[in-house]
Amino acid sequence: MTAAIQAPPAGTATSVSIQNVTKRYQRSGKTIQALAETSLDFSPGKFISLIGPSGCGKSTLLKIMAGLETATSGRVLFDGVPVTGPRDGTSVAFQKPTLLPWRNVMDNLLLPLQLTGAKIDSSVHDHARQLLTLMGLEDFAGHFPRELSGGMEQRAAIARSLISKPRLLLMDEPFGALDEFTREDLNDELLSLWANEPKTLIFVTHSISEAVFLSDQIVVMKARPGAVHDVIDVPLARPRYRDIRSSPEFYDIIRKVRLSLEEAKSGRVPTEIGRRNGSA
Ligand SMILES: Nc1ncnc2c1ncn2[C@@H]1O[C@H](COP(=O)(O)OP(=O)(O)OP(=O)(O)O)[C@@H](O)[C@H]1O
Repeated sequence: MTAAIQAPPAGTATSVSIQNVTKRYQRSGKTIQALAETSLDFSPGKFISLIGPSGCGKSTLLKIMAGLETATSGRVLFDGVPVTGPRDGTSVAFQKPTLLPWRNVMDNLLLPLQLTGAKIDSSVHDHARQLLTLMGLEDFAGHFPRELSGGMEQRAAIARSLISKPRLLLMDEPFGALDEFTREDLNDELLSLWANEPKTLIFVTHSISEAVFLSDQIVVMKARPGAVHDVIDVPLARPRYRDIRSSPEFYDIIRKVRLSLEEAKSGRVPTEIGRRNGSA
């Protein structure tokens, strides 16, 4: 699969406002400042990547947005409403696919709806089949997780995260464990899925090229304590096709992000190249 589709209509996607959020963990009598005061605004329908060194608080920020962790101070608003726990309309996908081994692919897909007691009618089955087709899994609905490759399992898990038609999708290194080729395939497929239904997507990655290929904006974070170092725009046109990865514009942005990450590591302030703008 090579084609990526236009950005989705922003109409029904979620806006995200992170306001002065901090997070401290206590472990063995010690305090770990995972996040210093962090403020970010993401417009509905954007594709945002979070990138930064290990321990800079990317997962922590994602979990706070997902309502799976509480902030020590500050707050997160979705469409102006404070997040106080997991919310309808928000889905999360992690690095490990976590499919249930005793359920086939279709039944794994339907699980989130079954857990909420939603009615599973023929339109839901149609949607599930459409997601499987978009992920190249149309022939595997009846297969069990043990019969799938790692990439196929991750595709199924991503399809599952979309079954409830989320308006906000939070993804924590979903392709981190996959080989480069599978990862590029899944990057294309993820862009197609993102474009298919309006949604805001916040994506944690360690890969600069993945972040540049996918995103409208890249949040560069720094560690000890975790904080936003810079927000970099990715003004590459959409739809994005694979050959964009070898264009001079692509390399320019890769360079910007790399420089910004080096600055973040060394504690320098963002330069003109890594321009700060603080909002998406
Ligand atoms: N439940 C927890 N209890 C105590 N400390 C934690 C907990 N979760 C995270 N931390 C600490 O908070 C800091 C930020 O961790 P977090 O996992 O958010 O970083 P990250 O940027 O996602 O890292 P990585 O890129 O390695 O996944 C780290 O120092 C980590 O050890």
